[in-house]
Order: sequence, then C-alpha cells, then structure tokens
Amino acid sequence: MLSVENLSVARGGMPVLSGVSFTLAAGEALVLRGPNGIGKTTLLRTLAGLQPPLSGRIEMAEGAGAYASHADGIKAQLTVAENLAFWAEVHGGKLTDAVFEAFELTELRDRLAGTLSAGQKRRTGLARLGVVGRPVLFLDEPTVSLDRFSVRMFATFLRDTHLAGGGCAVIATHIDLGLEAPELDLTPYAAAWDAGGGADEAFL
Ligand SMILES: Nc1ncnc2c1ncn2[C@@H]1O[C@H](COP(=O)(O)OP(=O)(O)OP(=O)(O)O)[C@@H](O)[C@H]1O
Repeated sequence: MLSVENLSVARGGMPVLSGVSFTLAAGEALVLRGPNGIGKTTLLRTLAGLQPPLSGRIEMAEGAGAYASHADGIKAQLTVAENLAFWAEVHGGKLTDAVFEAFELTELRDRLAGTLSAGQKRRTGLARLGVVGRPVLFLDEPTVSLDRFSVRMFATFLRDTHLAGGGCAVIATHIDLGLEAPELDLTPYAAAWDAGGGADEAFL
C-alpha cells in the first residue's frame, strides 16, 4: 500500500534524513520516533507529496494519501457539521453520523467551529480523516491538545475503523497510542551533515 525506498528528505534546502526505507501493507501502521528536530514532520510532508524528496522512491496509489498536521485547518465561521460536510464534498467522501459519534462531536455538530475549545477543534480536525476516505494517513502528532479520553477515542478510530477497514498509517507521536504498531527510530537516519544532531532549534 505504501513503499518507501532509500528516501532522503530536506528542509529549508538542508538535508535532514537520508536512507529511510519501509513498507506498509493494508491494516498496518508505523510509529515514527526520534528527538525534536530529527525530521519527523519533514518526512511526513514528503511522504504526503507536499514537498519533493531529495532522492529515493515513494510508491503509493495516486491520491491515496491524506496528511494531518499540527494545524486543524478548520474554518471558524462554519459549524462543525459544515466543516465536515465541506471536506467530504471536496474529497468525494461521505459524512455519516458514525463520524460524529467516533469523534464525540454529536452534541457539537451545530456549534460554530470558532467557539470550540482547543481539544474540540482538534477532534473536529481529526474527524476530517473519517470523511475524506483516503486509505493512507500521514499523522503528525495527532493527539496534541487531546485529553486522555479523546486520545483513546482517536486510537480506537485508527485501529477499529481505519486500519481494520484496510487502511494504513504513518504516525509521528510522542505518546503511546496502544496500537501495537512497529516503531521506526529516525535517529540513525540523520543526514550526514547533521550527524549527532537532531538538535532542536536554538533559542536565538
Ligand atoms: N522552514 C524551515 N526552514 C529551515 N529549516 C527548518 C524549517 N522548518 C524546520 N526546519 C528544521 O528542519 C529540521 C527537521 O524539522 P522537523 O520539523 O521535520 O522535525 P521534527 O522531528 O518533526 O521535530 P518535532 O518533534 O520538534 O516536531 C529541524 O532541524 C528544523 O529546525
């Protein structure tokens, strides 16, 4: 479903990671690990096609991927239901009651998104993944702002709906989602110029 071979990625023109390879079949997830600044976001953005790789190969069916970044990407002036309906329409997906239930949004469906709490906005942003109908998910710290209950809810969606339904996912996360997915520590793949790096941005 997703095959990555000898991939090198860059950020701001500088190589960040090199020689990353893995494959994912239907129903499988991979958790990316590594210290701040190692290149998890850069790798996910490259896999999702938002930036070109430096070298290497990414094989995935055309239009199969969906990327969820730290940003929720929701429109404040639309209701929760209108936001989800918009995404469903744009991606040719389906908005069902099950999506509202899976993300605990049933009671909030008619609320203006701009009036939601940070965690509720996050749940709305993540519910997008339930309507776009894309089989390959690239998730960048999906549980930021979520309380423990919501983290479990999201893990349940991933495991019981997305993966059980034949999808796959690459996830950068610092917390345990309880998915029993293999982990890929990116530390050994730091590009040569930054070897031993992976250092976070300095306070300048
Ligand atoms: N716009 C940019 N221009 C130049 N360098 C950048 C830019 N954005 C990020 N970087 C650098 O690229 C490297 C990889 O960043 P990236 O965001 O991919 O790391 P990360 O593993 O996702 O980090 P974190 O765990 O902190 O989210 C870091 O050294 C970072 O400072």
